[in-house]
Amino acid sequence: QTFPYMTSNVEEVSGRSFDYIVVGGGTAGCPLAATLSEKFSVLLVERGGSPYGDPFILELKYYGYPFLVSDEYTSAAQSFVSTDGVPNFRGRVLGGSAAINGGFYGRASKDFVKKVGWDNEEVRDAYEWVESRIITKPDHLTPWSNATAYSFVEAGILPYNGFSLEHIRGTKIGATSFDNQGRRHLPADLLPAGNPSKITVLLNATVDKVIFQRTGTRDEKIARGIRFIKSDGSSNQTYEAYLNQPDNSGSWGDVILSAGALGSPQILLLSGIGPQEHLNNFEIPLLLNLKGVGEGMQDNPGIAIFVNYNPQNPTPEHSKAAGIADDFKIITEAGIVPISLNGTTFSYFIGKIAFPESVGKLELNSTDPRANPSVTFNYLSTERDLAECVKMTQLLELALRSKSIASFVGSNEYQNKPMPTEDELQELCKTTVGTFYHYHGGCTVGSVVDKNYRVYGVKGLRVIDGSTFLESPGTNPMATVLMLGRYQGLKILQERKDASFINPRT
Ligand SMILES: Cc1cc2nc3c(=O)[nH]c(=O)nc-3n(C[C@H](O)[C@H](O)[C@H](O)COP(=O)(O)OP(=O)(O)OC[C@H]3O[C@@H](n4cnc5c(N)ncnc54)[C@H](O)[C@@H]3O)c2cc1C
Repeated sequence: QTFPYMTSNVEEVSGRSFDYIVVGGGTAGCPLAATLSEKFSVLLVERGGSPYGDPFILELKYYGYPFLVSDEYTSAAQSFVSTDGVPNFRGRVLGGSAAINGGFYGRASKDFVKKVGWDNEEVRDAYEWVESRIITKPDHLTPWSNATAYSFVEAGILPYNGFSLEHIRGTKIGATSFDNQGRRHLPADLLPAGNPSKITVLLNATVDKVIFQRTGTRDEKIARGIRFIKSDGSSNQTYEAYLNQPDNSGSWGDVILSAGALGSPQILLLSGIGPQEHLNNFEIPLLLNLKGVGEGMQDNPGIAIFVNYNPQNPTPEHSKAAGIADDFKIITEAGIVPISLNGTTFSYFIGKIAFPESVGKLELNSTDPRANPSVTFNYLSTERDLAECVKMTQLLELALRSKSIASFVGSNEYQNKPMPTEDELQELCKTTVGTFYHYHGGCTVGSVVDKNYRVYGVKGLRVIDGSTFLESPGTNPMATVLMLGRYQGLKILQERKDASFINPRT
């Protein structure tokens, strides 16, 4: 399979035009660019570098290592701390957050698909397109995955469903982006599935704004291209790339933001699209007063419970088992991660509240597109979220006291410990709440983009990624973000085809 042309030389792309420009070579951006390339030329701009050749990204045995070497400006895992004080990460590499994540893959429920208004069969086809290329069914369970799966069953998360791609009640084994040889498959591995000769991948370039043309008596604002800088911050020089003139149907392509839940709202704000007052504070000229930009930011609160240091098999392990409990409102998983580069690891349980009420917002910290924006999630700020957290922590504490974990740890240490009281669990929730890394929102459907993912009030600009979600789909969102890139890519191709049928200008 041929891979598209990749370059980090901004001069090579500067001044050129493409049918579509996708900003962000991440989980949604890669399948989207691949799909659009079936018919059109595509520029895919990624602020990070190439993942290929990097063992920390590609090899399961180094799972978790990118977090040990993270910083704000250069590493593949970019660290950020929300104003709540919770440390977090986002991907900054071709492949996006799916290049550094836990690899757990599970589809969204039929209810989710219905609620969002997508077509069931097309969704299934798009999932399958992704799965047949980069997703694996685990062919064995390690002692740790076995122990955790059965500990969830012992905690009452029933039935035991074995392997499943679906989001179903009970305990299941999920699919994964790591293959059975321990190699991670990336969203970027999907790029050859389109027409690679029509894709140009520009790496190490950070987009700082969308370029607009204002036309006509109605002052239409139409996206015509992007402006970008070198990601290494070595100069202030800016470069531009543009959308091609209309095809023979008279329709233009789009600039599509797939820069993730932090990146996409940040680029809109830097482009002058967002709440007017906030933009005034940074002296950003207003293009459109769109209040929803940066609103609806959510992170699923995560509580982690330590199991043991240097477990039996101390190599890092992503979660293979998931418990889907309390009428889908609680998800439990488990893993083994390194705590230092010398190979010390620890095992843990982690739970997520699937539908938190608490909601926050994203604002700019500065006009530097390389800097993290300011994000607030307001974890556990409602009584219901706190009550859910207590229930979830109770489940994790039960799993910790299971026979399966006793035999994995080799002692009854936890089984002999009394269960914490509700007050103690509440305190634990308040003092240790962290992230499950499934943050989303900032450009949600209905407030920033319409159901075709077009940004309200302007033309030629869409957002397609996790920033558009009102809730985190399935057990874990990666599957649905990948699917969304394919699904919406096909929709755009179809729209273009319909337009040329209605208005042929040959
Ligand atoms: C540590 C961690 C573990 C996780 N574990 C799992 C898991 O096991 N299973 C699961 O389903 N989900 C998991 N997730 C969540 C999942 O990975 C994300 O929800 C999903 O990858 C988000 O996809 P996205 O396309 O919205 O954004 P991303 O994949 O983050 O893509 C955004 C891309 O845009 C680029 N970008 C941003 N700004 C700019 C700019 N200005 N110019 C150019 N490029 C830009 C970024 O570098 C990035 O490559 C995890 C997430 C993290 C962080």
